[in-house]
Amino acid sequence: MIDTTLPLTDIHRHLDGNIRAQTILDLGRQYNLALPADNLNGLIPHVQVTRNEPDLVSFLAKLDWGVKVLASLDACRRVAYENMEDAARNGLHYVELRFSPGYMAMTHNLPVAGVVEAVIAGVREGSRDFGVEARLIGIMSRTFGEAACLQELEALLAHREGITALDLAGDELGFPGSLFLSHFNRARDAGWHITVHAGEAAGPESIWQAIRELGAERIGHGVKAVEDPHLMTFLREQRIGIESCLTSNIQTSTVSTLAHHPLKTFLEQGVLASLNTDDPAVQGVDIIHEYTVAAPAAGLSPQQIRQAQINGLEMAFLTAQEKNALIERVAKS
Ligand SMILES: O=c1[nH]cnc2c1ncn2[C@@H]1O[C@H](CO)[C@@H](O)[C@H]1O
Ligand SMILES: [Zn+2]
Repeated sequence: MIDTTLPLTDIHRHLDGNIRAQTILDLGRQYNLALPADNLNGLIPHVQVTRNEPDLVSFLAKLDWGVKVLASLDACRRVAYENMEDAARNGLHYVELRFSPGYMAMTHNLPVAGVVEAVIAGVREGSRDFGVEARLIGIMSRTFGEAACLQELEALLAHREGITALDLAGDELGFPGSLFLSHFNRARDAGWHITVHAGEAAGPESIWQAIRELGAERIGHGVKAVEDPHLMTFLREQRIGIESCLTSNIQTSTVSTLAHHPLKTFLEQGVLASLNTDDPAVQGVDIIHEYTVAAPAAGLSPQQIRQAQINGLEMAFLTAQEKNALIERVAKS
């Protein structure tokens, strides 16, 4: 259950993995783009996971139509704005929205720094209109290699004050974190927080690498940590947060069933772990589903679900003052 007296957060949410199917249709019409279907029912199987995918890379292909319709900076701004509307509709008080500007820019050759600017503007406007607090995390899509990631990094650095943290996402097996040391050095020099997708497709060594070499303060997914007792102790003692995304892990075949998901073990062992969505529109889920359906199916007790909710705020890339302000605002509402 969601504790409505506490802030509800989603700190692992891809803005470009949460583009509404209806918006894909609208933008396809507006820019005269060929889509696999001209109606919602026909389009859904192409843009949403309808059955579990065999692996991460197959899952990620489902995000492609969403970015293929981003034919202008205005379209980028629209999807950013709609992400804030979706967050409000789900009762979220605070979101960290992450996005890969190079991936969004790719199909129509948009200026990458322009995409960053449009996303910042759309989120800011949506935050104001819908009353949801937000921070932005820049993603480097490792799938396209080091040079493309450098381009993304530079576009993000051009708007560094609008960005809170840097992440690395995409094909973890094909493009290990060790390729991106210099990128993360620059991100840390910019004063950004660091979170890295690790231990999703690859093993615990990828999590160690993200922490020790890239400077990760949080880990996206991190499911494979459970295979390494020394790492579990380290995560607990160093308060390194695990951003869990239950349904996503099933849909990518990272975990076989919710009953086998390690989130319960993380919480039992005192590891700081929270509940998040990942790519809500692509997955066909929302944060309410993750709390009320997926978490109980993963064996979490009501007390553990509440702990995960508390952890979400503790893990947030906010100052102690900002966290307290959020707690007070929610308590009063
Ligand atoms: O679950 C995930 N694991 C790894 N990478 C992901 C996941 N979901 C989305 N992306 C990646 O994030 C970028 C868009 O924000 C893209 O690179 C997409 O492939
Ligand atoms: Zn993710």
